[in-house]
Amino acid sequence: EQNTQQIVLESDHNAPVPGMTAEQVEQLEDTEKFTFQAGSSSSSSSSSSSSTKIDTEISRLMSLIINSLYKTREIFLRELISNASDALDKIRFMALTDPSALSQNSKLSISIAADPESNTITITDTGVGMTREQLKQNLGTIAKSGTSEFLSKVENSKGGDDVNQIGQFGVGFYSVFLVADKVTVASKSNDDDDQYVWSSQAVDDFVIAKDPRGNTLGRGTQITLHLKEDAKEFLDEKALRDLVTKYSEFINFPIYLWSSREEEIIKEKETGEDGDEDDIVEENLEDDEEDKKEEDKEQVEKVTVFDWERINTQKPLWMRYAKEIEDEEYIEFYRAMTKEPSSTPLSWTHVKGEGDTEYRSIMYIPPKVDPNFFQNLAEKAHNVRLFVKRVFITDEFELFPKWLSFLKGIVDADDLPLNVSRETLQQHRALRTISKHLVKKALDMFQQLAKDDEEKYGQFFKEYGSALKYGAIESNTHRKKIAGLLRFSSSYDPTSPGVSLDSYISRMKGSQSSIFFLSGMSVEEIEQSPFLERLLARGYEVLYLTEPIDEMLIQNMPGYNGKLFANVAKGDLKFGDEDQEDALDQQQLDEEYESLQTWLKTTLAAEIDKVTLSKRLTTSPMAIVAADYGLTGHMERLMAAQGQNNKDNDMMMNFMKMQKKTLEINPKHPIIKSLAGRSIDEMDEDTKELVMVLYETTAIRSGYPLSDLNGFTKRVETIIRKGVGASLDEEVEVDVEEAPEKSEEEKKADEAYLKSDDSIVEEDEDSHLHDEL
Ligand SMILES: Nc1ncnc2c1ncn2[C@@H]1O[C@H](COP(=O)(O)OP(=O)(O)OP(=O)(O)O)[C@@H](O)[C@H]1O
Repeated sequence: EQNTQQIVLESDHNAPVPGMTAEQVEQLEDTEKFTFQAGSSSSSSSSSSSSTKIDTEISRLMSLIINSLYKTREIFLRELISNASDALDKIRFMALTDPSALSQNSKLSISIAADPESNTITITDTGVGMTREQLKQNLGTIAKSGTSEFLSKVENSKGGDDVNQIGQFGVGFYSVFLVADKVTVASKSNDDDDQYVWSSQAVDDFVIAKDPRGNTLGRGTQITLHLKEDAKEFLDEKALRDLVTKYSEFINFPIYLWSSREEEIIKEKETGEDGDEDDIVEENLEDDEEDKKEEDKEQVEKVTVFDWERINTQKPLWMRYAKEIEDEEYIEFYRAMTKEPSSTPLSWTHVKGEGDTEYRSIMYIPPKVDPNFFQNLAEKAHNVRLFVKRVFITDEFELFPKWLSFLKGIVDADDLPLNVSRETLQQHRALRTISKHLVKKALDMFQQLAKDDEEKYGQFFKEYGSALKYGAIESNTHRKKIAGLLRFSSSYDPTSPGVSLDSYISRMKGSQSSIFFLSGMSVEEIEQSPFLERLLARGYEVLYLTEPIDEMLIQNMPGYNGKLFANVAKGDLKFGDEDQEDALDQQQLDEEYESLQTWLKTTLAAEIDKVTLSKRLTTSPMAIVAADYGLTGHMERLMAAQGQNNKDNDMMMNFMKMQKKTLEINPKHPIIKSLAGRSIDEMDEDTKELVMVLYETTAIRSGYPLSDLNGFTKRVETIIRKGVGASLDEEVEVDVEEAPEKSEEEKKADEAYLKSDDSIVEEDEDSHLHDEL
């Protein structure tokens, strides 16, 4: 029985333009009917007269959405608000260079109204709107790749709520069918004289017609959702307000909700005609409510007042003081920005740049590295959104060097010109200054994370370690700082890949001048290496480098904090504590082993050019060491695996391969001692064979691929024959039965099959093409 009265807050923001009623949609004239299409090419829509079949994946997507019982159906609102906000960003950006773009309506906002009577929710924006053709394209063409990805995600989730992530796949609009069985979109673009209506019930097709109501929007888009029977809960004003609040927090345009509130009004005593609106004086009773109630109790009447209520009043998060922002708000902002509602960034930094160039920025470390990060380095990342004085400009620009392009976030700059093209902007001096500053800030953030939370830093390094190494290779300016952030496996604690170069240096032994390292495919493999024997026995720490990029890293970063890196599989190994006495001992040993060394050098001349007494070995008889400019076994395998077919690389690789290796022998090993004890005459063919096999097993252990695998197998077999007393030249008696011919029946059956149609394997040209693409 209450009076209902509409109060209009702002003259240009009137009561909601009613959404299209179901009857109005029914009565649309001159409608053209289309089926939903896959892909994004501009000519993919077709009229209903064509027999194009709807793509099965799109049918699956639609039926999944229509029949969805997901409890997160509410996300349709997030998707629509996000689309509206994008459309507003677009028109605002256009208006920077062409102010007349706003002539139809200068107010940029989103308004949402529920109407329980017609069972609809209407979302209106004053964004760019869509022409007739755009309605057909944008809402009728469903991203094929996004659809497949989304479907596999949802269908594999086994009851999970992955429909929530729909916005990541470029098919967000279709979430309207989670709650509506009929949707109409009226839209007016500056580029089309007329306002058009798109309408669909999500079964395969949609219609488009000129809006019979004329141009009611001026500019923008109005989406009317005719709610499903079981989705009426969204009409509830409080529930809707909560939802709009939830999804509008990080939207940079005002969002209004058509809301009711109770208000008390007082009728003047002398009032004669009841209900005449002119006689109703609205007053706010907050201040002197008590007195008035006392005075005139019977004169107070409650009415329900409708008006637009602004829901999001917050400043953009990045404009607020970092101190006043809760972690939860940063995380929610990340989720809204990335459209990944359930992921939590590893860390973030909120920067306010002052001085020459004023800007603000929030940068996040995403929880996981994009699996294609390294493959896609050549492509532009769309990870950073650029604003100029709160106006969204673009996310197609490069703020960071490639190795940091995994960071996601926003930059809002004050000193950039608003009205230049995106390309010119990229070159702008202020943007370069911001970029430099932010790279430093990002490195600070990593350092801080390493200091505050070792475990989280470990997680970070696991995801982004290779990117940082890439940074250390590429950036002369930041190499030192990045090097400090690197973590390696090491003999200090082989189970944890968390050794920093600083901590290595802090554990270095007296007079040790090099940082020892050894590379290999895995920690387990490296641990087996003969090169480690003496170093570890003497208590030196060795870094274990297991990533392909590590070799390149060391080549570009010869040292750290005054200590050089030393590959323990290469060249002449120095511990740093060698003195005169050692040298004398060495000389004596050299004399003792001289003739063995000469003999070995001649016998293995094809493989090595030097034989020395080892300082690396304790328990192995020998090891193969690469020359300083040669390739270690690990490196040789890596390069072979990468298939170096580039000519220049080949020359380089051949040069490096041609660097002969050094054979180091262990003078304390019984085999070597026994060999050294023999006279040259005793070195017969048998001994040569044994030494050859010893050399080959050494090559394997030193990480080199065998050049003559057949020869090696034969030599081993000979040795075994000798060992077990079998004849050296007796051959294996071969006694095998030949396979039988086909029977007559089998032949006939085959012929019959070949003649039948089943045998024709049809080539699907389209799918072929698709594969190639
Ligand atoms: N309110 C709107 N105003 C203008 N254009 C819109 C509006 N809503 C949707 N569109 C157009 O329709 C397209 C399809 O929207 P949809 O939500 O399915 O995908 P998207 O916005 O491209 O990607 P995502 O789902 O990741 O947000 C948009 O790219 C946009 O061009």
